[in-house]
Amino acid sequence: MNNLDNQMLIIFGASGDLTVRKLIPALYDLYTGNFLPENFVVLGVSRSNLSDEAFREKVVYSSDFLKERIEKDGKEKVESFANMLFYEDLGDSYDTDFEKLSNRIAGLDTKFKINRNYIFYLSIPPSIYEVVAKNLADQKLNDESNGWKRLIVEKPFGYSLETAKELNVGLQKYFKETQIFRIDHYLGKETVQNILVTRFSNSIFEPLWNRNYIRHIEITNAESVGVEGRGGYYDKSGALRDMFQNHLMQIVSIIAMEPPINDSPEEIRNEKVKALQSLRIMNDEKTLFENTIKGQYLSAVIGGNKVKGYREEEGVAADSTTETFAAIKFFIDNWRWKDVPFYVRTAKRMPTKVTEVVIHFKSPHHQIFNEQGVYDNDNKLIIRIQPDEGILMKFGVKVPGQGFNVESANMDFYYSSLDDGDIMDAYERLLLDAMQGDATLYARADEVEASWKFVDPILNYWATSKTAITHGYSAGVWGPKNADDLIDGIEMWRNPCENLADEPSYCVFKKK
Ligand SMILES: NC(=O)C1=CN([C@@H]2O[C@H](COP(=O)(O)OP(=O)(O)OC[C@H]3O[C@@H](n4cnc5c(N)ncnc54)[C@H](OP(=O)(O)O)[C@@H]3O)[C@@H](O)[C@H]2O)C=CC1
Ligand SMILES: O=C1O[C@H](COP(=O)(O)O)[C@@H](O)[C@H](O)[C@H]1O
Repeated sequence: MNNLDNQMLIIFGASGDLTVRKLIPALYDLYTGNFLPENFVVLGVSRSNLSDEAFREKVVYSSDFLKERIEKDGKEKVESFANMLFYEDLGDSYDTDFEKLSNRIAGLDTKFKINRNYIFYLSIPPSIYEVVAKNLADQKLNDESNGWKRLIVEKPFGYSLETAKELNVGLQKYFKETQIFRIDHYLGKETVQNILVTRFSNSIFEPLWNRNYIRHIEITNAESVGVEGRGGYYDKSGALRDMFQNHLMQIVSIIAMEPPINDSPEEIRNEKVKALQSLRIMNDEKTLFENTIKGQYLSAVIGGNKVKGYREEEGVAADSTTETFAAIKFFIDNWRWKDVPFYVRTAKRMPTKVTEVVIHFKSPHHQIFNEQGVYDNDNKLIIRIQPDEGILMKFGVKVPGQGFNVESANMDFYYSSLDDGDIMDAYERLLLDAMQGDATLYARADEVEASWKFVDPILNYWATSKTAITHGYSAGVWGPKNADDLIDGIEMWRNPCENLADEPSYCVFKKK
C-alpha cells in the first residue's frame, strides 16, 4: 500500500476493448504490486446493461488478458481485486442519466470513504467527450472545492488542428487545463522517459546533442501486424493521424527539447512545446512532394502464409488511398537543430515490430585511420524504445594487429540486464501518474495543437494533390522503395536486423 489519496476511477466505455485489454490488466498489476491507495474503487460506465457481477466476469474472470496472471496469483487475490469493481449503465444515450450516475458515485464514495477524489477516464468515441464533460459539470463532478477531480482523455485528440482546438475549448469549458490528462501511451513507455535521463543526466551526451555533432536523426516505428480488425477506424485515420501526430511527435519533442530547469510537469512540457512550435511547417506543394512519402501494404506471402493487402481488409474501401506507411523528412528551426534533418517513419506490415531512435553523429572532422569492413565512419546512438528496451552505442575500435584499421563495435545496454529491470506497462505507469496527479507524461493542449499545426498541411496535401501518390509495398518489407529517396546523399534508412551478427536480439523474425 502507498500514500495515495483514496480515490475512485470512473471509466466511461467500460464495456469496450481498451478497458478489457489495457485498463483492467494495468489496474490489476497496480493492485498486485501494492501501488493502489488504501481505499480504491473502479466504477465502469457504459450503455450496456450489466450488473456488477457481470462486469467483473467480463473484465476479470473471463479476461484472456489476465489469464496467466490470475492463474499465478490464485483465487483469493483475484477476488479481492474484482470486488473493487462496480458497474453503472447509462441507458441509450450519454445525454441522460447523469443524475443516476452521480448518485451511484456518491453512494460508493460514502461506503468506501473516497473523500470525493475522482478520475474520469473517457474510453469512448471522441464525438462524445465534450458531452460527458458537460454532463459531469452539470452534476458538479468537476468541482474541486471538496476533493480533486481529473479527466483522462483517450486518443485520437482531434482529427485536424481545427477539431483539436475545438475539443480543447470544449473540454476547458468544464475542466481546468490542470485537471485534463490527455493520454499518449508512448509517453508511458520506460524507454521514452529514459531519453530524458540519457540526455540530461549524462555529461557525455548532452554537450554533443546539437547541430555541431549530430548529422541527422532517424526514428522508425514499425509494426508487423496489419490493421487487425480495426479497418473501419483506420481507413478514416491512416498512419499519420494514428501514430505520427501523437506518439512519434511526442518522441520528437523529447529528443529535440532544450533542458528544462527542473523535472516538474510544467517545465518539461514547456520545453517540449517549444520544440514542437519550432517545427518548420511545410506549406508549398514542392516541399511536401519532396519530403513526404505515403504507402499502403499489398498482399504477400509471409512465412508460407498469405497475408491480405490493406484494401482487402474488412472495413477498408476497395479504392482506399489511406496510408499504412508514412515517412516524413523535416527540420526544426531553432538554434540547436538548424539544418539537421529528422527522418521519421511509421508503418504497419513491416518485417518486425520495432521502434527505435537513431542519433547519427557526424564523422570526425579529419579522418586519419583506415576504415575496414562495415565501419561507416560515424557514431550512432540507438535508443530502442521496443522491444528489447535499451541503448546501443556504435563506435569505432582498432582492428587487432598491425596498422590502424578501424571497425565498428557495439556497447549495448538492455533493461532486462538490470536487477530490477521489470518494465511497467505504459497504461499502468500512466494510470499511476494520474492517480498521483502527475501530468508530466500527459500531453498538454498547446503540445497537441503544435503537433497538429505541423501535420495538417501534410494531411491536406495527401488528401487533395495528384502528386501525392500512395505507393504500394509488399507486406513484410520495409515500405516502398521511394522512401529511400528521402534520405538524400547520406545513406539509407537503418533497417534493423540487416546485419544479424550486429544486433541479434532485435531480429527474432529473421532467425526463425
Ligand atoms: N482499443 C485500443 O487499443 C485503443 C483505443 N483508444 C481509444 O480509446 C477509446 C475507446 O476505445 P475502444 O475501447 O477500442 O472502443 P470500443 O469501440 O470498444 O468502445 C468503447 C466503449 O464506447 C461505448 N460506445 C460505443 N459507441 C458509443 C456511442 N455512440 N455513445 C456512447 N458510447 C458508445 C461502448 O459501450 P456501450 O455500447 O456499452 O456503451 C464501449 O464500451 C476510443 O477513443 C479509442 O480511440 C486509443 C488507443 C488504443
Ligand atoms: O495507438 C496506437 O498504437 C498501436 C501501437 O502501440 P504499441 O505500444 O504496440 O507500439 C498501434 O498498433 C495502433 O494502430 C495505434 O492506434
